[in-house]
Amino acid sequence: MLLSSVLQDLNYVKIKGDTNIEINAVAYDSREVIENSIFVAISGFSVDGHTFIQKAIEMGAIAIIVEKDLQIEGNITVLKVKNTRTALARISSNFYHRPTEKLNIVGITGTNGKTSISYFLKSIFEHAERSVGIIGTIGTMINNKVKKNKNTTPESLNLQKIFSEMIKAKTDHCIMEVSSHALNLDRVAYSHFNTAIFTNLSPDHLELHHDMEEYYQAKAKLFELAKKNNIINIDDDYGKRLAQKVQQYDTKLLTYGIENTADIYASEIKYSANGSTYMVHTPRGNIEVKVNLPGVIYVYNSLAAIACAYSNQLPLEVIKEGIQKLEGIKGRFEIVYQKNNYKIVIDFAHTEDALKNAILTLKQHAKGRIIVVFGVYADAGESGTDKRRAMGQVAAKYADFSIVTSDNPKDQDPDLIIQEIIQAIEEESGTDTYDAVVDRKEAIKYAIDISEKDDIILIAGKGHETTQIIGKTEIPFNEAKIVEEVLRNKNRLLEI
Ligand SMILES: CC(=O)N[C@H]1[C@@H](OP(=O)(O)OP(=O)(O)OC[C@H]2O[C@@H](n3ccc(=O)[nH]c3=O)[C@H](O)[C@@H]2O)O[C@H](CO)[C@@H](O)[C@@H]1O[C@H](C)C(=O)N[C@@H](C)C(=O)N[C@H](CCC(=O)O)C(=O)O
Repeated sequence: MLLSSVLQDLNYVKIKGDTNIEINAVAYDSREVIENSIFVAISGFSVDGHTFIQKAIEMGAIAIIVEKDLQIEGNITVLKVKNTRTALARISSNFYHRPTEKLNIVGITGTNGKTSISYFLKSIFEHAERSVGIIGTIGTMINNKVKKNKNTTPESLNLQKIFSEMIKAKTDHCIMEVSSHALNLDRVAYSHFNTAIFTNLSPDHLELHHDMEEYYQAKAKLFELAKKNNIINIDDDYGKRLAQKVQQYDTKLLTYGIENTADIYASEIKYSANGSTYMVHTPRGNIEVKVNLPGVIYVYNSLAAIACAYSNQLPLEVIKEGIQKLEGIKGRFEIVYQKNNYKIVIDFAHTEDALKNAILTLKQHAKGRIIVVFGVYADAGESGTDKRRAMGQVAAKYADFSIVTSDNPKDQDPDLIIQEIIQAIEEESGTDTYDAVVDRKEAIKYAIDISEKDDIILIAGKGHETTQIIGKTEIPFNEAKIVEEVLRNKNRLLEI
């Protein structure tokens, strides 16, 4: 492809050299540069990509994009731009022939619920015989095959490549989780979203956004990118605020909720341990819906999917059947063992709000204690003290017993994380409502050891994840398999 075509619509400050040259690849990592590449130098969080320019040239880069004033020798085309991450998004989209214009892309943002909405939507669209791809915490799913990604919302270059692979695989709809990091770092810039969905906002990732206001402003950016529909939960305070803002846009606004008057809303909700039924009201009529995941959260998440399918003109009957067809989601309220009232449940709940909801949902139908096994993950650059306290308080307030353990401690001290959680539990409910077991596998084992008839064990935080990150090492960690292994050695449970 000609460099001039790759640079189409790119705003640059300065240019040196020829643009009439053939380009084979784009890279933002010098280690991935091949012959005749463009190398985009990114001023990163830990290192400065501009320091790898020489390396990139040695590897075969013939064009360099920078955001700093640098002297680059040789027959190299150099463009200076204001922001190389934004430029990377423009260049990547051009390089892959603007794939998002050929896909129906739904972007989902908010603290909780993004993954389950993706699955509800996939089920509905597939029931309507559409071909669906997913990008999110599970990785990328094309034709039902999953590949892991480094980030929930990949860097623009990786993202545009995925979009182009979806087109090759004849995918019509791409449902993607859009993280606030991605929005702030322009990973989704120049992507053409037809629909944007907002779920809710509660404290998370405050290491990058500093406070809730910044976090909200990051999420709100997605709604400037949507071309057709904006779908917003107006039972959430930030959602209410966003809906007011979005009303002024040219796109169609569709609100959903249970408590407030919304365009799409649920009534007559009947909760059970295995799921809920409710009446969904839409401007095109009402229909009864059955959701095979328990608790109010999945009523909200299914409503978001219904609103999106509705705005994509799907008939209510198809929507109803699509929702009902989804039997479960890996790592979301996943019952990995059940005998009478005794249950072991794995859930991705890793924020204070999600943990509270998960415990309360289980409590509604519990006959015994709720034992929660959880930790707090270390986010990039986060000290995380507030989050640890909040998670400890929630567990102390709502669970009957907590086993505090490690999540993904990464480079942080697992003992210190646990100490901070424990301190909050002690302040809230005293010293006899928890135990601490640093090793997560041992913690799960311990929970099963101390559990009794009618108890429910909630293993929270990692959900579908299959690894645990300790230090720089990512070790295989499959909670469903661990539970199975522990149970195999415990005949006692057969009596429960
Ligand atoms: C803190 C953060 O957001 N970091 C992201 C950032 O990395 P960075 O800026 O720190 O990169 P860096 O290591 O400083 O390197 C700077 C540049 O030099 C380049 N480099 C580096 C070394 C070398 O030898 N040669 C070279 O060219 C790097 O490729 C990069 O372009 O840019 C990278 C490329 O886009 C991201 O992969 C990386 O995400 C890291 C892995 C991360 O953990 N991000 C988290 C915080 C994140 O984004 N999370 C969200 C939300 C998660 C959720 O809620 O589910 C997500 O969407 O995943």
